[in-house]
Amino acid sequence: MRTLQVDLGERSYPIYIGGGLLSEAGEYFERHQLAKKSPVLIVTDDNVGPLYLSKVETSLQDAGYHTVSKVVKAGEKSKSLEVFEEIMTVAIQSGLDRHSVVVALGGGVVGDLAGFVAASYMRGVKFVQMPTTILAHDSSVGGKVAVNHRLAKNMIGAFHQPEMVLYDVDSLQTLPIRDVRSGLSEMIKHGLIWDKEFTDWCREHTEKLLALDPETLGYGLTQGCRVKAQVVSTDELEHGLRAILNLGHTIGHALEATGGYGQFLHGEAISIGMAAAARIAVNRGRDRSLYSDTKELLEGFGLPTTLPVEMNEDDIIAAMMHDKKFKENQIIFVLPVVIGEVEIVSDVTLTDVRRVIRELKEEGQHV
Ligand SMILES: NC(=O)c1ccc[n+]([C@@H]2O[C@H](COP(=O)([O-])OP(=O)(O)OC[C@H]3O[C@@H](n4cnc5c(N)ncnc54)[C@H](O)[C@@H]3O)[C@@H](O)[C@H]2O)c1
Ligand SMILES: O=C(O)C(=O)C[C@@H](O)[C@H](O)[C@H](O)COP(=O)(O)O
Ligand SMILES: [Zn+2]
Repeated sequence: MRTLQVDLGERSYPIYIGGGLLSEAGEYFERHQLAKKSPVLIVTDDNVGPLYLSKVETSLQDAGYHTVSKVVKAGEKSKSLEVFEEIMTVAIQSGLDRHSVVVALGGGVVGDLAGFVAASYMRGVKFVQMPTTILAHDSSVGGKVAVNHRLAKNMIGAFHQPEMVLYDVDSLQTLPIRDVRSGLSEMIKHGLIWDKEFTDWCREHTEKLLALDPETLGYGLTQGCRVKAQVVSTDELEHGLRAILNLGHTIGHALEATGGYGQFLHGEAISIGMAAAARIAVNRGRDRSLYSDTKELLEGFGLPTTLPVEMNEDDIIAAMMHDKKFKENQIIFVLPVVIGEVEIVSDVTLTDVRRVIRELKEEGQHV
């Protein structure tokens, strides 16, 4: 078992990473002195629920906790105000009080959704993250919680840090391969923004990571969480440095919204966005290898790096202009400088973006 710490003064919390942790949920709740008299609400989805909900319920109940659960439909479309309201209804009807804990058992969708419930219910109750996807090594750390609006991703949300992250890596063995690849996209991002050595390690361990080799995966997730924890501990509310975690997200989020939150998985959209960012950097004068190396790395993991030709350029631009990263008529972009280092710029023009959209569509036709 590995433990990392997110250092945020009185809001600091540990990330526990290891096997079998879901069955020990009750002990971890006791260790963190979470209240026993108030109901615990476990939010999960209809893929994760049948696999892992009873494990968590049994462990918490054995430790003397009273649990209620809400199972939402799996997928990004559940990150909506409608589903948020449904969970609120369960919380109120089940008598959750100010000492209650909301548990997110699942991937980033459940984490962001349940986290936003925890941030808002009675103006904020305690929250525990139990991530079950590779991608959630990113989403479960850092306290960004949100639901989507039809027009833009993560538009309605808050910063609400969990009490702890209980990451049972055994649960990852049941992930579908498309979600494995999607999650590894954010792991690669953590290398690309912060650590060339880790990026090289990811490239060298491509096969083992895709095969979910427990040792390799455990190390990769720990390194990814370490980068995330360091960045968040330096800049919790994204006044500066934290924006580097948005590499690939300026275009990526626009692709998710344009695709109706169903065409691309988050990690797939971010993969295309990271390839686009590298291409823009090269178009602005950086070494050509920055783009070719990034593209090769992502494609090695079976991730997309080109755009479907039928995607409408104007729709992508319109979605980008609704994003949080568009302000005062400027688009905020995270661009690579070299592998392992990025810069935050605000002088990428719409012409630059239109050019890269056309280039990535063109590349797609050559595959
Ligand atoms: N808050 C943040 O800092 C942050 C960071 C990155 C991503 N995100 C958000 O995370 C979301 C994507 O997260 P995700 O990729 O985990 O998506 P997800 O939660 O939809 O999970 C992916 C799929 O895997 C299934 N699943 C989950 N765990 C499983 C398991 N152990 N076995 C079998 N199936 C399992 C789910 O039911 C779902 O179908 C996006 O909404 C994104 O915006 C948030
Ligand atoms: O934690 C962060 O900060 C991130 O940017 C991590 C991203 O991977 C994640 O997708 C996040 O939800 C994006 O946040 P947003 O503020 O751009 O919506
Ligand atoms: Zn992301």
